[in-house]
Amino acid sequence: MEVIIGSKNPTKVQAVEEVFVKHGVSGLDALSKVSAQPLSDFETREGAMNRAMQCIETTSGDIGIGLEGGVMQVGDQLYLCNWGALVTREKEVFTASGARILLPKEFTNQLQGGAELGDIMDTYAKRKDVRKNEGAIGIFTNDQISRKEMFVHVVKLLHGQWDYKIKNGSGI
Ligand SMILES: O=P(O)(O)OP(=O)(O)OP(=O)(O)OC[C@H]1O[C@@H](n2cnc3c(O)ncnc32)[C@H](O)[C@@H]1O
Ligand SMILES: [Mg+2]
Repeated sequence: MEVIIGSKNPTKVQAVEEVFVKHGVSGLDALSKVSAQPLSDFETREGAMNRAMQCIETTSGDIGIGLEGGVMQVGDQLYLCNWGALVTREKEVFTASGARILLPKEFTNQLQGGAELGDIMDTYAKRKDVRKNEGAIGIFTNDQISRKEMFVHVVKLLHGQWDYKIKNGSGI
């Protein structure tokens, strides 16, 4: 079985490889068709679903996976959010979201003005390519949870729902 992940970001590709151990995994530069920096749960989930759908529609893979990072508001506070989608060849769609963490208040204006969290994080942490390494979640948890680990959890939620459906013929 071939699994296509709609990104070449190593944190996303490695997370899928770690969960779909018995399958072939390849990365595809899929379009999210939402803004580079999604600003709500709705938009972030949409990006994940679009990427997963494109993986199925443009390759011969058996499973398409989309993982998308974004931010969302709770009251006047901004949280990092991440969504995943798994689409089968029969176009069944499974979705799940990942752990959230509060972002500094000072990020709000920049994000709402169109800046990408990845760039903001590089300046903030004085590091390069935070998005491809520990991620914002790694920085703000003092390296307790990396971006890859957070995505592993999301991919397990997707894999588990798909597995349940196969074994039981019903599910979500
Ligand atoms: O190549 P792709 O798959 O697009 O990988 P990406 O790092 O750009 O990741 P997303 O498009 O899913 O994320 C949307 C934006 O949010 C940023 N982002 C999301 N989570 C992040 C994190 O944990 N650390 C740093 N940046 C993050 C990311 O860099 C983008 O600017
Ligand atoms: Mg991106």
